[in-house]
Amino acid sequence: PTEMFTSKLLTLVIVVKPQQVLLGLKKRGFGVGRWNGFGGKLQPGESIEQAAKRELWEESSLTVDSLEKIGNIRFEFVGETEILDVHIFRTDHYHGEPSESEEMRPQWFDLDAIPFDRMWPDDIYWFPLLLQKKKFQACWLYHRQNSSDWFMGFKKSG
Ligand SMILES: Nc1nc(SCCc2ccccc2)c2[nH]cnc2n1
Repeated sequence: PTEMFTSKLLTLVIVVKPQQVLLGLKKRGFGVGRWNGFGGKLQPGESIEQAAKRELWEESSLTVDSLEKIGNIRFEFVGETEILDVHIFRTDHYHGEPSESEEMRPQWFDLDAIPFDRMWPDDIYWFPLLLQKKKFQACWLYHRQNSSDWFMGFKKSG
């Protein structure tokens, strides 16, 4: 029954240039060792967008004027009672130069060289939609299988 489940809001910001996307190598914590956008949890009293901007700044030292809300992923791990509700934003306008933080090592990737094999495995299903500025929703059920998580689920675009 769903009342057994709690949900945790997370943010994720993907910074895009005409031919490249900015990803960070997660150096510790949740998703360590994977390339990802910048994000994390909300602090009390913060809106989702404020949290997204704060996390982007803390992890990459970039600031943005505006973020475009483009997607939502909900995922859970088999056997765990917390649903992770990731609000995904895209931005094409930012200020500053990306710099390494304790959390993340930022790097620009050409759009035809996105390191999907070193990212969350479901990203390959929705990154193309993000790059085409299409909105999407997805739900994933992850199975912790030692190092290689495997997952099932579905994505809805539009
Ligand atoms: N790209 C991506 N990210 C996440 S969690 C993102 C939220 C987060 C949490 C902590 C630090 C940074 C970012 C995913 N979960 C399932 N597929 C996924 N794909």
